[in-house]
Formats: sequence, structure tokens, C-alpha cells
Amino acid sequence: MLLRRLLATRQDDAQLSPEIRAALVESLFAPLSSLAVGAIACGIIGAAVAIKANDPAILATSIAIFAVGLLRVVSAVIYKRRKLADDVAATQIWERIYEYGAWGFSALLGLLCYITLTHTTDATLHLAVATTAAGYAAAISGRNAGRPIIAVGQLTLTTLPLAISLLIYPDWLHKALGFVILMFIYGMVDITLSIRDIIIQALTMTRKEAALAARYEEQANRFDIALNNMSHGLCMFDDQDRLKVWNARFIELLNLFDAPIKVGTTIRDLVRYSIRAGNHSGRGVRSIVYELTRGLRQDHHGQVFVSVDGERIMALSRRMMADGGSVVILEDVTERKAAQERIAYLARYDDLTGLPNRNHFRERINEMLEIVREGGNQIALHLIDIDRFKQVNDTLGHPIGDKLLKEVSRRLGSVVRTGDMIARFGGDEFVILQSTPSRRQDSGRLARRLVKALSVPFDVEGHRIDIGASIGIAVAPQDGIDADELIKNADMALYAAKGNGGGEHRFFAAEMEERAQARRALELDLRDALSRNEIEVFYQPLIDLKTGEITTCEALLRWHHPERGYISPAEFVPIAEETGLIISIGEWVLQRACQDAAKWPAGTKVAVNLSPVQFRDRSLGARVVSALAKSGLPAQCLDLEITERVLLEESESTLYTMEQLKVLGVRISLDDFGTGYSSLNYLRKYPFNKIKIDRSFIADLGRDQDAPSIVRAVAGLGNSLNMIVVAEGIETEEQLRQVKEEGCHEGQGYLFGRAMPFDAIMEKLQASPAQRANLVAVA
Ligand SMILES: Nc1nc2c(ncn2[C@@H]2O[C@H](COP(=O)(O)O[C@H]3[C@@H](O)[C@H](n4cnc5c(=O)[nH]c(N)nc54)O[C@@H]3COP(=O)(O)O)[C@@H](O)[C@H]2O)c(=O)[nH]1
Repeated sequence: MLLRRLLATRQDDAQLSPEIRAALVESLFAPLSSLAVGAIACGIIGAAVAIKANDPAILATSIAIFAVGLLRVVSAVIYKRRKLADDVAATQIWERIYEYGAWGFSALLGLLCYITLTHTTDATLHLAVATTAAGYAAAISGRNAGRPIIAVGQLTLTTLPLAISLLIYPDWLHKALGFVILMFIYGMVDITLSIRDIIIQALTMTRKEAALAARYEEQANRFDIALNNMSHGLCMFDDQDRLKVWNARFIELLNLFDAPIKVGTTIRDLVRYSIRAGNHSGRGVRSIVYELTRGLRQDHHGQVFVSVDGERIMALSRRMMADGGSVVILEDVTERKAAQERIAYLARYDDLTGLPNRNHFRERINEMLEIVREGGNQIALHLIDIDRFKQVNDTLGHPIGDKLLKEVSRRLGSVVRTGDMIARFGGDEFVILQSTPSRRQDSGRLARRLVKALSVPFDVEGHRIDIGASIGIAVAPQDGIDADELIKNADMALYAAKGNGGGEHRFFAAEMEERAQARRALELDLRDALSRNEIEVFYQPLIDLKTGEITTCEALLRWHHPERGYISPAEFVPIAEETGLIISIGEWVLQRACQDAAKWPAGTKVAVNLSPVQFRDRSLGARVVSALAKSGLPAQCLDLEITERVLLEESESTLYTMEQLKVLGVRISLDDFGTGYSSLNYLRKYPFNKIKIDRSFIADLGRDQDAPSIVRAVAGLGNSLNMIVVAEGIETEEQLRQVKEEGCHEGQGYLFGRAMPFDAIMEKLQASPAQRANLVAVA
């Protein structure tokens, strides 16, 4: 049984961790003094017995005991010095060294007992060796129980020779003692094995605890690192609201570096320290504590916002714990709050001018319309469009345009009364909500004041800017009781105001709606007009004022509407431009005109009007090439007429398209000169072949004394720039005489002929020299 337990320890050992094995081996060498005491004590007893018995065998054995004991002490010292306990592989060798030393020492001690008991009869000597051996054996089973094979080996090697020598001793008392020693061996082996189990258990537990402690420490470290690297401040309170845990960010956020914060600090003290650190200016401890405890009283996901150091805002949130304590999280939300406020601001205000935007305006108008619906006052909506704003943007650039808009908003603000709302819808579109006009005249008066205010020139960074304003007015409840309807009607009124050249206001009228509907109907019809062959091209001649010959025929669109008859291009071309239909219609005109002109007498040119929308189209060059190629018309016989409206847009791409057209060899004329900006810069910048003086100037000849000077000046300009100058709209002989006198080269007008169909112009062009002379005579 005992033997089985002993052998089982061998198997157990195999399962022990190397560290535990090393610890067990170390326990063998650990009490160095006991080794030394054992060696000395046994050596002395041996020597004493040898002297007393005067037996050389006993003496030799005693000397051997002392020598082996000494060697064991020396080996233990070496083991300790080299710190071999940490070297798992080395401990196995040292275990063997200890084992052999221990067994050798024990065997010698057993031998000493045996020789003494068999060589002598002196009871004192017997007692000396027997007690030494038994004492040693008892000590060994405790001391080396960690390695039971060694301990049991020592026990057996020491006491078995003693027991045998006692049992064979002739005296029955010795025999009895021998028997007791055998029982002692049995008992000591049992104790050794039990102690061994306890030691192993203790070592295992210690190791587990050490591992647990290490893990705990590592986790605590990790937790500490995480806690102190959080972007949020954190503090944990007990159920009495006393501080238990806090992190570095908490101290940092509230600038509490110098505060004597410790476990147990109360919320009240924390607030006091925070005030001392320069936070919550002007506020007292009590009010802040009240605000915090009230706001954070319950476990809720909401946040309490606290302003600190006059600038930063902290969000505090609290989570209750099961033990009644709580965790409070602090977050610096200054930037987030600012961003939220900015987003909220931008959702309701125009960033550039600071005026309410469309959303804000909608909220307000809906509130006011609610009052109107309940029978309250009427309200007027003024929709304002800045005249010529696009030109300013295009010529002076967007930064100046932005500054101008700010100035405009300031001026509008100086005109309206408190209670009226000014909003910006975007671009150059402003709106004023006049709150309580008692009569229509009140709104008219305000509109006039607004137009007047905006027609005073602006000075933006040294640029004198002349704009103006067009205003459309819709009044609730007469013109609508719903925001969308009012805006739509004001828009129609604005359209009418702009249609008259701008700089004025118009009230919404029912006819506008009808006109808008008619316009929409026209727009729908126009979409199919080309495919239904309702669009035609007429030609109006341009005459050389010296020879009377037709130099050019201007292609002019005519729409033969199935119900309305001929519709003027002045009416449908703007619709075609707005809808983009002008691209396909314009291309068709270009193709048609080139094909017709190819049939005319050689050298007769055809002039085709190009709208700004066509000019924006990057494939204009390709379209012109295609029209020339299909018709076979020489490029120099095609004259493209553009107005200043074209030049106001994207100068870079305009210049590019102009250059492209020039390379093709087509001619380019500047139409309606004098009606737009009449910038001399355009004449310098773009390579025109012709300038056409607008017919309004020709009509003024004889009516306005300045008109001849203007015509003369433009003719002079054209001459010096090597451009042909055409006088448009010549209707009378007198006008013809004057334009010739002022130096114009060519003329166009009803006096020479209206726009006519292809056959008619063909007839004119093919007329006999005598007939042509008729024209010359006119000229
Ligand atoms: N982009 C395009 N625009 C086109 C095209 N076809 C015409 N138009 C533009 O439509 C506007 C109106 O044109 P229309 O009604 O044809 O008027 C032209 C002439 O009939 C008129 N005219 C000519 N002589 C006289 C005159 O002695 N008195 C008088 N009251 N009117 C006269 O002038 C118009 C031609 O002007 P202009 O183009 O400036 O040379 C007009 O703006 C056309 O440009 C087209 O295909 N594309």
C-alpha cells in the first residue's frame, strides 16, 4: 500500500510543472544550516562512539559520514551561489546529486549503527547511535518530504540497518526496539508521503495565487492605461456620492491638477475645486451642485451641459450601479456643440448675408398665413431680383459679387420696417415679407423704396457698380393663401417686371397666370414644331450702302402655328432658349440657311443668329463644320451674329469658341450693338468682322439730337478697327441718308425689304441688273 503510494509519486512528478519540480528541488538544498548541523552532529556522534569503542571500523565510518556530510554542504553552497533554482534542466541534475549524497550519507549512518550494535555491547553506545539514526530519520522525512523517493530512501538506509542489528541482537529488549524501529519506518514513510502531498498542494496553490495575482495586476494595469487614455473624463462615486475612482482626463478637463482630490472627496468639494480652478465663472457651489444633482439624479441617458471657463462646454452623463454608486462621464462637447449650432444656423440662415434662408422664410410665412387665414392682417410678398447681377459676377468675379450681395442685404435692411422679414433664396434672389400692409399702396411704396435704394450705385472695393432691382409682389389673401401659391404668383409678377427691362415692380394679376399658361402651352407646341414642319426660315437683305447690292441675307426664324398663325421669334426664341430647344432649332436654322445660301449668286453671304445657349454648347464648332460640309457653302459666306449677351458668359470658353470659328474662316458679327454693355473691350478682345448698330439708335435719328453722334462714333470705331458697320432698322429715306452720312457701310431695314421666304429672296438676288439698280437707286 505504502509502496504503491510511493511509486505513484513518480507518476505524479511527471505531471508536475517544471517550476514546481524546481521549487521542490530547491527545498532540498534550502535549509543549508540543517545540512551542516546533520553532517557535524553525525560526525561528532560517530567520532565519540569510535573513541569510546576504540573500533577502527566505527572510526572509518564516522570519518566517511563527516566527509560525505561536508561534500553535501559544499554542493548545496554551489547550488545556491549559481542560483540554479531558476534553471529547470539543471535542477534535474542537482536533484540527482542531492539524491546520491543523501542516500550515501544515510547508508553510512545506517552502517555506523550496524557496526556499533554488532561490534559492541555497551548500551550507551547503542543508545547514542540508535537515537542519532532515529532523530536523523525523523528529521529527514519532514525535511525532504517534497522528494519522497529521496526521503524514504534516506529513512530506509538509515534505520533499516539499525532495525536489523537490533533484531539480531541476543537481548529481547533490543529485539523489541528493532521491531519498534520497523514500525517507526512504516510510520515515517506514511508521514513523508502525507507531507509531500501537503507540500505539493501548497506549492500548487501558491503558484495559482501568484499567477492570479499577476493576471490581476496585468488587468489592473490595462484598466489603468485604458482609464487614463480615455478621451472622456470619468469618475466613479459610492452610494454617498463620494469619489472612488477618477481618471487623468477628468482632472485635465476641469484643470484640477492642483486640487487635493482623493478617494472620498465629495461632489460638493469637487465643484469647489473646479470653481477654484477658474471654471463656472460667477456661479456658486450651491447652484452648480443643485444643477448637477438634479440633472443627474436618476440613471438616464440624457446629458447635463455645464459651461466651464467661459468657453468650453462639458456634457455630463451618469449611470447608476447596482451597489447604489454611480459612474459619471464627462465629455468636452464644445466643438460638437459649435458644429451643431452652425448646422442649425445654416439650416435657417444664409451664410453669406446672415439673412434668413428659404426654410426659415417658409416657417415664418406659414405662421403669418395662419393669422391671415384666421381673418387677421394681409401680408405682401416681394420677390426681388437684382438686375445685371450676372454681369457683375462675370466681369468682376465672384468675390466682388458676394460683397455686393452683402451690401444689397444691408440696403434692404435699411429700407424695411421692423417686423418685416428679409430673406435670401439664393443667388441674387431676395424676398421681403411685409407683415401688415393695410392697403395695396403700402406695398407699392415699399417696392418703390426698395428699387430706389438698389439703383443708387454701389462702391465695392473701388468698383462703381450700377445694378437695379425688379420686384414681383403677391398679396395674401387676395393672391393666395398658401406659401407656394404666393411665391409662384410673386414669381410671375417678377417675370413681368423683368420683361419690361427691369428696375420696376409689378403686382401679381390674374392675366399673368393666363399668360404663363399660354406660355406653357406655347412651350409644349414648340417641342413638336420642328417635326411638324411649322418652323421656316425667312431672309432679310443687308445692302451695301455704296453700291446698293445685297451683300448678305439674314436668316430669321418664322413659326407658322396651326392655330395662332405666325408667331414672332421675339416671343418664342426666349422660350426655346429657356427650354434648351434652341440647340436643335438653331442647328436646323444653320443647316437650312447654309443649304439655301449655297444656291444664291456666288459671294452672297448668309447671316445666322446664334443665341448664348448655342454658344455655350461645346460642339458648336462641329455643328458649323457639318452645316458647311453638307451644303458646300464656303466658310467666308457664313456670317454668325452674336449679341453681347454671349460675351458676358464664361469669357475663357467664349474666346475658345470664337477662335475655333475664326479658324474655320466664318465671319462673326456683333449684333444689337449699343443695347447691352457696349463695352469697347469686347471689340478689342474679339475678332469681329461686323458691328450692327441696334435699330433703336436708327429710329432715334431725327428724334434725338444725340443719335447721329452715337451712330457716327460707332461708325468711326468700326472704321478704325477695320470692321464693317451696319445700320439696322432703316425704315425711311431720311434715316438712310443720315446713316450714309455718318459713315455706315451697310444697311438693313424695311426700306430695303422685310424678311421674306426663300423663293422671294432668291428672286431678288437673281433680279436683272436693272432691277438691282432699283435697289442701288434706293441706296
Ligand atoms: N437665336 C436666334 N434668334 C433669332 C433667330 N431668328 C430670329 N431671331 C431673333 O428674334 C428676334 C426677332 O426677330 P424678327 O422678329 O425676325 O425681327 C427681325 C427683323 O424682322 C427686325 N427688323 C429688321 N428690319 C426692321 C425695321 O426696319 N424695323 C423694325 N421694326 N424691325 C426690323 O429686326 C429683327 C432682326 O434683328 P437682328 O437679329 O438684331 O438683326 C431678333 O432678335 C432676332 O435676332 C434665329 O434663328 N436664332
